[in-house]
Amino acid sequence: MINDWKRDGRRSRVTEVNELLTTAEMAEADRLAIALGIPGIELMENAGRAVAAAALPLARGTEVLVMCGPGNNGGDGFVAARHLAAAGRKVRVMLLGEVGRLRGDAAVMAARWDGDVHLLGPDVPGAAGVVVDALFGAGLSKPVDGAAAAAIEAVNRSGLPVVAVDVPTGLDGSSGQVRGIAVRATRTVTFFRLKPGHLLMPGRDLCGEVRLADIGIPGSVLDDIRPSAFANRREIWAGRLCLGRRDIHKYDRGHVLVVGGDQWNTGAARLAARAALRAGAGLVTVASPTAALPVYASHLTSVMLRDGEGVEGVKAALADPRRNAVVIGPAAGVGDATRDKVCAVLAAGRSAVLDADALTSFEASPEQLFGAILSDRARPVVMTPHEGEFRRLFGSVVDMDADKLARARAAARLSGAVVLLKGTDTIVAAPDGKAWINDNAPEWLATAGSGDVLAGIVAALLARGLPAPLAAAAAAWLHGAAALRAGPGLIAEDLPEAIPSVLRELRN
Ligand SMILES: NC(=O)C1=CN([C@@H]2O[C@H](COP(=O)(O)OP(=O)(O)OC[C@H]3O[C@@H](n4cnc5c(N)ncnc54)[C@H](O)[C@@H]3O)[C@@H](O)[C@H]2O)[C@@H](O)CC1
Ligand SMILES: Nc1ncnc2c1ncn2[C@@H]1O[C@H](COP(=O)(O)OP(=O)(O)O)[C@@H](O)[C@H]1O
Ligand SMILES: [K+]
Repeated sequence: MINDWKRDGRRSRVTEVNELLTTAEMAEADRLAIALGIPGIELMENAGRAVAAAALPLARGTEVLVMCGPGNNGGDGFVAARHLAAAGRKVRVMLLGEVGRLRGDAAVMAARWDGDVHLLGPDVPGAAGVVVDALFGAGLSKPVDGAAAAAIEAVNRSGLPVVAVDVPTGLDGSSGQVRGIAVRATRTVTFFRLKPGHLLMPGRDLCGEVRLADIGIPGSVLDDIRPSAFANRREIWAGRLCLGRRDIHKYDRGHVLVVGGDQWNTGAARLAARAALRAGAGLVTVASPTAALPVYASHLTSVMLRDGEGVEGVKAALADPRRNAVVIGPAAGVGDATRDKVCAVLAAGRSAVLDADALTSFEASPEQLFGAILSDRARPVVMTPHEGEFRRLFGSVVDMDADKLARARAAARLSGAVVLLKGTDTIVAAPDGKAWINDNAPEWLATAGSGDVLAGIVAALLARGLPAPLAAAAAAWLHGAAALRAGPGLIAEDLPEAIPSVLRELRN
């Protein structure tokens, strides 16, 4: 969890600091700060001090092992070692390589450390009770191997608490992927802004508790950097959730149409419909195949029902222009019929949420779907694939070996839709390259039907007029927050019912 949002001094306001910087962007932030007259050595001093502060409470009465690497991450380690020793802790510094080979600020900080420096070797972790991992940070340029890999393995095996500097060594900060082997940290102290790898899996798990330290880089450097990835925080979209006036009509809150499955597959559409209503759509209608009408009718109350037999039935349901957002896909069935209905929905120009079978039905013809979406770029479309559906639709056109953030972005760019790629680290990617990473979803969301609920929430927010990327981001967050409210043991039916208490808290 991220628990430490800091005041951004130069802008003298509390920012949400939800921008995420790649390692290259972070290096640029560093360069711009130095160009503004802030000495690099001061940034490093602040960084190392913050690391020491995070390690101190873990280091009561035990020796601290500080493992330093050959770059500036190691420089931060030397600073932390000095502050920990000054605070009375017994500190052992081990360096990967020779002191004489250190350069720049790291060399300066090593010179300010007046204790011994041991060669990083097989005696890790020795007598240590706590480890500070300052081997590699943003400069990791190849998989970790050799003495560093052996040290990481020994530290991980020891089960000792570890404070990682910037990122756990071996974790790629931009992608969240492990390169070779990675430290499993108890706590990670990073600087200025988080990186995608702090939120993406498996990075998020390897970081433990993430602390963000203000080391004096002014927020204004972001004006030049223009980050395109963000942590999905309520500040981004919460202001858009209320209409801001009292004299509203239910139609002002939008009307969601859910295209329902056949009589043996009604649950998914009902979950999406109920979630849409709970998430604040003014009206929700299920369009049902004729034979399934009695099944739906026996289960729906505030959700309305109408005939939606075949593609003509769906078109007829779309004739009312007030039905301004459509969910299609949950238990819709895979095949030509669903494909035709999706095309009809897109042709009608309504905001659309394409989920599940609506995506899989285009497995053999993804270009047909992308063409239909791209034919009207003004019409908001959100796709909500899980990894399997993503592979089916995008497997032939997106590099599936790329990390999740890169894959979601590529899919959004290619398809023209906002792509919400589900999972523990759900990503919302917009066609223009902007992306949001969600990190509030508990593992008990992995239950049948929870994705249908998510599709309904997205549709409600589209119907209410949120721009598609914000509707998707807000929905992912509300979905996670509702699951947290409901707690372990959650079944999909619980999710819509937990939404009101989440909305109440947001309103307050
Ligand atoms: N960017 C900033 O604003 C700040 C950065 N700071 C620190 O600086 C770090 C980045 O420093 P650097 O760019 O020097 O990078 P690192 O210290 O992460 O590593 C760079 C060095 O490691 C070598 N290296 C990389 N991968 C290797 C591998 N797998 N095996 C063996 N050697 C490898 C490189 O050749 C280079 O010598 C950050 O992670 C952070 O800890 C802080 O001092 C504060 C300010
Ligand atoms: N381990 C997990 N941690 C957090 N969220 C998860 C996890 N597994 C699945 N989810 C979430 O649960 C939902 C499952 O959706 P989906 O796979 O479409 O299920 P279904 O088709 O049964 O509705 C998605 O929102 C996904 O992000
Ligand atoms: K590190």
